[in-house]
Amino acid sequence: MDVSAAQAPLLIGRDLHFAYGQTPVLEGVGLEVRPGRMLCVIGPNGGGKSTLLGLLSGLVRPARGRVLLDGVDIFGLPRAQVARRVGLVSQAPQLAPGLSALETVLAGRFALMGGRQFENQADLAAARQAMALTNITHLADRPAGALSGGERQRLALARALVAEPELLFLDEPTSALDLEHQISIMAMLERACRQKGLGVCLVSHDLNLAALFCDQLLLLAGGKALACGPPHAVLTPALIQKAYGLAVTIDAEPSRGRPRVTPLAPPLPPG
Ligand SMILES: Nc1ncnc2c1ncn2[C@@H]1O[C@H](COP(=O)(O)OP(=O)(O)OP(=O)(O)O)[C@@H](O)[C@H]1O
Repeated sequence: MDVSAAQAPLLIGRDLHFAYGQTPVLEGVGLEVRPGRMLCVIGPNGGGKSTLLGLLSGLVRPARGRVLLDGVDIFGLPRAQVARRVGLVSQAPQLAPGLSALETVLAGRFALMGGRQFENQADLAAARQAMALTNITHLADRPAGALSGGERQRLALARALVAEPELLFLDEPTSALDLEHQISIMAMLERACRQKGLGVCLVSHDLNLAALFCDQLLLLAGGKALACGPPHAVLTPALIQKAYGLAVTIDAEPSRGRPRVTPLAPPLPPG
């Protein structure tokens, strides 16, 4: 099943404002996440990306503006219902160090277990599938506390996937991953979008990875959306200069023809 881009948005963030104390962090940001599509929020450090994910996932209430899940204000919905439909993998996911990787993933099934105390065969099969998708099957019996950074990142993703969310927020999901896993995890998310209609909204500093896999990019800087649209419309030298104060060249990468950003380094120092 290919899920059409014409489908109604699953989530709408409208005119979102937020401040920590007196310091504004988001000023009038809007976006839409559609089923079957991937949106990536990019932008410089401190631009408000993680804060935005907090608002969109219903964890933090905006000072102004609204977050609508299927047209309904997310802050008016029962928390359990939001948790059932919306997954969030934060930058530093909390993992109980003593639980094995398999137990950690199974814990992600909790909301689907409907009061059952113990997992059944379907839960176990779902956990094993999520572990296969994130390439952590071989780590099933290892304690979460004994995993590497990249292994923990994939474990947190497996725990989110096993809950079968409709919408998944991911804060820098590939930051600890090696090159092969960056591609395989993004490709896996892309397949989940296209085949199951999952809506994905992620944050990334990897502009090229975002361009390669995401349908839409939102460029956030200083709490404001500088641009939102398909990769070729957002990744322009002028917009990148404006957001990052950095000169870049942009060409087409060879596999999909998506924009590829190359930062221009200053001249070599003498000596
Ligand atoms: N709990 C907090 N209290 C006060 N200020 C905060 C808090 N969390 C974040 N900030 C500030 O809000 C601004 C936006 O932070 P946020 O983490 O949303 O940015 P970001 O774009 O995700 O950054 P990065 O790319 O560095 O992860 C930053 O200036 C940050 O210092």
